[in-house]
Amino acid sequence: MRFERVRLENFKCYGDADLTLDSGVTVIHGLNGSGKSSLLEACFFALYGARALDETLDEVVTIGAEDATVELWFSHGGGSYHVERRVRVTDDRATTAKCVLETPEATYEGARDVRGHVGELLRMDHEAFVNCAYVRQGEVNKLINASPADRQDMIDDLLQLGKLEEYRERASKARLGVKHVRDGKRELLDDLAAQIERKAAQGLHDRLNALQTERKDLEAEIERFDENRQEAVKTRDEAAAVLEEHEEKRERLQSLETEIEELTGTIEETERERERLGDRIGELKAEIEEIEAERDDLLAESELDEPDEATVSDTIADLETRDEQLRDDIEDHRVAASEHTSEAESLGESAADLETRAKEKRQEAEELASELAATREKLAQRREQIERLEADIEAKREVFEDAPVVVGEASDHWDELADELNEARERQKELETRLEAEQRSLDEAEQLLDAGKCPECGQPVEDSPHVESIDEHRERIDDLQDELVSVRQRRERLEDDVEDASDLVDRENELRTLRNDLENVEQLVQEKEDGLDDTVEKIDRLREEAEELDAEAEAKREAAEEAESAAAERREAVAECNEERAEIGERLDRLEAIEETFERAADREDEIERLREQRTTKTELNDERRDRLSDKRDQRDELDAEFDESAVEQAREEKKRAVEYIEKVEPKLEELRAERDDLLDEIGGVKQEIEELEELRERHEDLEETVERLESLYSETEQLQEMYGQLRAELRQRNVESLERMLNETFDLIYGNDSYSRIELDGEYELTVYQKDGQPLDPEQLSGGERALFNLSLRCAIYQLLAEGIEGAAPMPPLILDEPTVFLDSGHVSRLVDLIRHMHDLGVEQILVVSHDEELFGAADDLVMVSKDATTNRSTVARKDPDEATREAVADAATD
Ligand SMILES: Nc1ncnc2c1ncn2[C@@H]1O[C@H](COP(=O)(O)OP(=O)(O)OP(=O)(O)O)[C@@H](O)[C@H]1O
Ligand SMILES: [Zn+2]
Repeated sequence: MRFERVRLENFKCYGDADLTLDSGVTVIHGLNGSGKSSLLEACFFALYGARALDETLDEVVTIGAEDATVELWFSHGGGSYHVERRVRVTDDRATTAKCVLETPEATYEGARDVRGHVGELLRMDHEAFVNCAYVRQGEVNKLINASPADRQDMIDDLLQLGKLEEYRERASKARLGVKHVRDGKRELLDDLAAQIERKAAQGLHDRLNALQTERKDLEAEIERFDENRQEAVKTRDEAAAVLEEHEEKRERLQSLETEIEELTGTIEETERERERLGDRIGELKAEIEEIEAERDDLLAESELDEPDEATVSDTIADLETRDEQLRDDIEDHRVAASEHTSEAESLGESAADLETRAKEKRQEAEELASELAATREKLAQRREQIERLEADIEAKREVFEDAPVVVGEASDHWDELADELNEARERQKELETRLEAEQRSLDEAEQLLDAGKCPECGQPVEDSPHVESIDEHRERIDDLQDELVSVRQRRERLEDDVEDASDLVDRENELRTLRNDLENVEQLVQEKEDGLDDTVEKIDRLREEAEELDAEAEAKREAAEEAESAAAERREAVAECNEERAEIGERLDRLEAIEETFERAADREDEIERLREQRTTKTELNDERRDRLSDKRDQRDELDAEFDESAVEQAREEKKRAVEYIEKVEPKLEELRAERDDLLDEIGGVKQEIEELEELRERHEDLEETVERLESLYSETEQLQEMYGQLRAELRQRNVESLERMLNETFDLIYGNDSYSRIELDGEYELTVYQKDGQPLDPEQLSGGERALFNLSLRCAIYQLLAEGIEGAAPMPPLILDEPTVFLDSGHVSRLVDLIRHMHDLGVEQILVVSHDEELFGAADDLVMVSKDATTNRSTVARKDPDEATREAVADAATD
């Protein structure tokens, strides 16, 4: 078996790691805590699960992660295998989320199935695996430190010797079981023998013989009595038959007498009936004569050519057809009459309707005519109003004839004048102000001049160059006064004009109102006049329509009268028909009466016929009865002659005797038969007992055979038990010898005969080391390093033995050593290297060694470096060339 690849995800200190492994020696190297052991544990975990690690499931999951996965690919016996386990932590609880083992034959799922199958495949459970193949860190000395008994168990288990002990125990149990069954059967056998003896002592066959003889005698006696009885029965029955025959004859005679009497009576009765029938026929003939007389009377009343039945019924049929015809005619006339009547009614109604409508039209025309008159009057009034308004307007217009403006411009005219007036007023005010100022300046100038100063600059006047300014002032004042006068005049004129213009504006407004009014009235008049023609036309039309409607009504009335007279005609026709029907009815009644007389006569003829037949039948019947009567009388006479009283008397005697004998013999027979039944019961009982005895003997024989078989089985199981014991002792002895030899070879190889001569291993796996001087030494007394090497030797020897001891496919797992050098100095480390190479040479396919010691590089075919990132705390694996690593290590050592 070989691990080929391991892949980890969140397993302990690993984030993601994937490592392929080859055959040969692989050294896994790294610093303390880098994750070396964890890598091996992962492989172990993959195979056996967390239980094998002495850890709980959650401890394998990287702290802080939710799930961990381990996958291991391995080859075994030529096949490829893959196992995958996934652990999930939820709510602080870890569970196995997936556990699958794929083998070339099948896929197993679930932790239990996978563990079981791996155990079967490797032929070892996880304990055996650590005892043999996997030397865990710190467990180097496990085997030596164990007590001999524990060691014996471990090694026996590994070599499967434990199984033999198990089989021996099973054989012992089976032997005890067989013994228990055998003893039980023996007891049963003794019991049966005793029963057989008791039964045999009873002389059953002699008893049976005696009983059979007794039975035969009894049977003979029963037979004799039975024959006698049968004879008596026969005699009795014969006599009884004679008596019975006699009795029958007597009864027959009696019944013949009765029959003769009855027949005679019946014949007489039938004769009387025949007479009654004859009477009835006479009565019926008389009735027929009466009916024919009645018919002759009726025929005389009816005017028929031929008075026979066929003519009568033909005539009836004709009359009925006619009647039918009349009924249909009446119906037709009635329908027509009622149709005419309703037509007349509806015509009358529509005439009335038309008259009403004519009246309504006429009335409407009258109303419209009076309305028209009123409207004409109103129009005349309006025209007068128009004339008045036109006169008013003319009057107002005349005002404008002398006015400076035409109608429609008064308002604008007033605005212009008002503006001019304002202007004039302002100009006047301005002139007045300027005049006042000029006057004041003149006054000042005059005062200055008076004071001898220049009126302009106030300087003293020498020559008066400025005096002329006074004149200028005066001139200006004059001008201003002139202008002021003309302005005042203009203003006054304008004030008058404005007043006139205002009047004109008022007139103009009045004129506009009047014109509006005029327009309205004219429009009204126009409208009214327009309507007038329409109204006149309408009145004419209404009157015409009324006349038309009246004419139409007249026509309807005439039509109604016609319909009424048609209806009357139809009603008359109905009356005629009814009359004829009444007549026909009378005739029919008569004819039917005649017809009935034919029927009645025929009925009576029929009855006469029937009665005559009855009479004939009765005559025949009586003839036949008379024949029978004479037969019976003959029979009676014959029977009378046959009677023999003496024979009857003898039969009575014989019967009496036979009956008496039978009465006596039957109880006797009964008694004998009961006796015989008892005897048969007794015989049956004895036979039963004999059968039981036979059966007991058979059972006894069978049981004897069973007991014999059990005896031999018992001795077989005893032998088996012994054989397993011996086998185990022998095998162990052989194993111990081989183991001792291999241990010595291995130990020799790595310890090289320095101070110890050999190791002894006894049957109980007790180990003793002998020194060169022959002194024995307990292995525990060895030094730490020696002990480690000694133990590794023992492990290797066991591994070797196991490998040799198992035939066929080598299930041997890789030899795994975790830190085997802990207790070793460098000299011993090189011995360890030798041991590893030795194991490899012996054919161990794959050896995995975990070590932080670089000295082991020399033994490696492959080197795997494990390191841990200081910041992420995650481990990684990497392969490295072992030779290069060795050179580096040597170089490092040189620099130190
Ligand atoms: N569940 C876990 N999550 C994270 N880290 C873990 C977990 N379990 C263990 N570790 C860490 O894994 C590291 C590796 O331990 P391991 O025993 O594999 O180291 P080693 O290389 O064999 O060391 P040494 O040489 O001391 O034997 C340890 O530092 C440990 O703290
Ligand atoms: Zn370790």
